[in-house]
Amino acid sequence: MNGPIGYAIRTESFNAAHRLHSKQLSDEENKQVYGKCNNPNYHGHNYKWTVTLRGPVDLQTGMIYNIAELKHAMQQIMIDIDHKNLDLDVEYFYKKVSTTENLTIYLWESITQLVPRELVHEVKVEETEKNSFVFRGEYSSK
Ligand SMILES: Nc1nc2c(c(=O)[nH]1)N=C([C@H](O)[C@H](O)COP(=O)(O)OP(=O)(O)OP(=O)(O)O)CN2
Ligand SMILES: [Zn+2]
Repeated sequence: MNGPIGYAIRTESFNAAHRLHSKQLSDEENKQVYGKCNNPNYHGHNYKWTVTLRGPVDLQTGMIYNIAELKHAMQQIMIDIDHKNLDLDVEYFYKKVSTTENLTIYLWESITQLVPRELVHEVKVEETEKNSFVFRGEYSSK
């Protein structure tokens, strides 16, 4: 039977330090590419992240997914990153540059392990008031 498809959206906040620095580039190239964000002594952000679930609104419960469970999942993920240095404390970033693009993918990979994958529509991270990044689980074939 056809039924309504809805979106459930939850936002959480955390803060973390990082430095944009690629091990595949020389120090000079890193300075050129990342500018002030390559500062060896790191810098910090108050990040906001939003998970959007998309799915059928269950006829019995009236919910797509209990947002309290989404909240718990997001809080569990934040234990590893809140008040942390992403580059030093989070193993995922030992090999990946801690751009917000990569952070968004990290959060996507984390949330899809805790919430049914088929419901996760989008992860958005706001690094500053002006800069935000979105990942929807899409991969190019190249
Ligand atoms: N594609 C990306 N570009 C940049 C990223 C990133 O994650 N992905 N990150 C940075 C820096 O880490 C930093 O977060 C940017 O800070 P800043 O330029 O200060 O941020 P704003 O534009 O919001 O601040 P202004 O007020 O305009 O100075 C850089 N690039
Ligand atoms: Zn930054």
